[in-house]
Amino acid sequence: MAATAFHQASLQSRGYFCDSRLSQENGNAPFRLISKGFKLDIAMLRRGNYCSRKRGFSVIEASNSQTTVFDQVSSPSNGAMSDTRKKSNEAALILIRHGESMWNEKNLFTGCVDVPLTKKGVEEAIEAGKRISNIPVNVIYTSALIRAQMTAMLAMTEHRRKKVPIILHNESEQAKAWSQIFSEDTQKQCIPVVTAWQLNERMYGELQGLNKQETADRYGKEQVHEWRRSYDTPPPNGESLEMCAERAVAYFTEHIEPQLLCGKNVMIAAHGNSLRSIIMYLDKLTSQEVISLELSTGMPMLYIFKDGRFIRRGSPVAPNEAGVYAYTKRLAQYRQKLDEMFQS
Ligand SMILES: O=C(O)[C@H](O)COP(=O)(O)O
Repeated sequence: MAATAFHQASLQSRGYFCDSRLSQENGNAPFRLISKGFKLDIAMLRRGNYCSRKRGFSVIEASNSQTTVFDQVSSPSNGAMSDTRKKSNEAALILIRHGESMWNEKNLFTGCVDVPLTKKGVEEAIEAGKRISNIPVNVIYTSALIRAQMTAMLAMTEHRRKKVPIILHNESEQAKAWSQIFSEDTQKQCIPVVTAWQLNERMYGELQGLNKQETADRYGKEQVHEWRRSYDTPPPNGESLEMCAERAVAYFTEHIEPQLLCGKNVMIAAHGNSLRSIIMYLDKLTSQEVISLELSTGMPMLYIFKDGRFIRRGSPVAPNEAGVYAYTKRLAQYRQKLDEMFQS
């Protein structure tokens, strides 16, 4: 009990409970935290991050082709907006867990099985898009799985800037060549979408396709809870959260953080456990705290990256929620620009 109170206080001090206010208003919590006891530190990840961040810079400098694509595709056509970006070392980071999938609906362990969204999942993705429709997005990262990709694309149909998300196909030279865009103006109205298997859901091993309730009845609630939420116990022949973090957080630090450092606003559409591992890294959660971190489907979560730090802003309730824009001048300016451009 004492440990529970301690973790709740520590989580509260990090701003988690602003989300439970949102959950009351929306009947759906973006983050649900129930404290439990567990042990591990993420110093290794932080050390990894430090090296990766340095590597990330050189990736950006050396890998000219990728940077060029981003720059070409994401340069805002409006000069005033790009001026704002140049002056600021701040960037927005939006995380979205995919909307409800057809196996979420059936309560089946899904993991890396590539299952599409339900109608409710489609609606959740569209609702998520409305909530972030005034927040700048320059680059989108999704997993390689269709439920995350559908979520990203559907969310972007609601964005007021009306740029077109375009999936980059870098799997072969031919795929790259065959998906080239030959108009600079058109490129400027596009947002690159990078798909990465490293952001996939944790591989659930021999639980994939099994019903969660039936599995708990068979192996016991506690065993199944340990497989689902412990940091370092893998499900049979599957990945633990720790193993999932090794690839998801490494991808984040090597590929996504350098974009944020360059002032690019990033949206990531991924999965319950790949995002839990990334949030563990962003919020410096301990292995005990992450056990209690639950993410709702289709709920966007906003972070501001500033001076090398991630500041958690919770989940935007609606496009016009004052709190989100009150926090940074840059977000307010972007929204004002959209108001001027589209007069709506
Ligand atoms: O892969 C799955 O089954 C879920 O989307 C995430 O499952 P979990 O909440 O059991 O980890």
